[in-house]
Amino acid sequence: MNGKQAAGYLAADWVKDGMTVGLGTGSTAYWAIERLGQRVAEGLLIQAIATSSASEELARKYHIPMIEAAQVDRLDLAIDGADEVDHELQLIKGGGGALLREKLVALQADHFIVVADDSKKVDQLGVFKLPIEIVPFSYEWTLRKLRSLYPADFQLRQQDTNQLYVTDNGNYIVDAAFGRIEDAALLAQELDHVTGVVEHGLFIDITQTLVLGFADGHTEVIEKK
Ligand SMILES: O=C[C@H](O)[C@H](O)[C@H](O)COP(=O)(O)O
Repeated sequence: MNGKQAAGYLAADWVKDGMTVGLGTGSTAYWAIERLGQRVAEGLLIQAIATSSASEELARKYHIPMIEAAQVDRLDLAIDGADEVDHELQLIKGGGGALLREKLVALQADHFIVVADDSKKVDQLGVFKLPIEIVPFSYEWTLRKLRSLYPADFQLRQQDTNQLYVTDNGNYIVDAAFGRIEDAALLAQELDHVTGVVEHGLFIDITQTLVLGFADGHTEVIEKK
């Protein structure tokens, strides 16, 4: 068992009968979904909402009962991966392009658990390029605005050499190389106010629990102070 699997499997233990669960996206959330699928096969009664079409497909493969967002007001729990996590459990997410639905789901959950292997733990956020989801209309203006605001390198994410990457919501992603982000909360607030930006991958004060997995299969659980 590697670190991602160990973290994903352990986080699935938080899920109890009757819960509505948010299912994250990526190679670590994958393991949580697989483990939940096993538990559903053993009789666990839950319903779930997925943060991407990929996770929805995976959950359906495991016969996890899926519902639409409109069917519930709150989620009991959401489990998702991260691209970086710092000591205060602030995150960069969106490497897989699912940040908008992931943030919507995380904010609606009573308990948000992040699963990651130990390579994701950092002293300061920003080495991983920050994904920023922008609307396709006038995207060049939004890109120019971002470049005028910050001395970082902003690159439109490509699907392949001829095609821009398009999210599940029909938007584009800009990956921003900030290097080290001195004040992630401030940057998040600023980006919230850039017209054309739909959402960004800074998850500030959302995480309650971090489940870290290590290469030898052991795990560490860190609760938000
Ligand atoms: O958009 C993708 C998500 O934010 C993922 O949770 C994140 O990229 C981490 O993915 P992984 O567990 O594959 O490293």
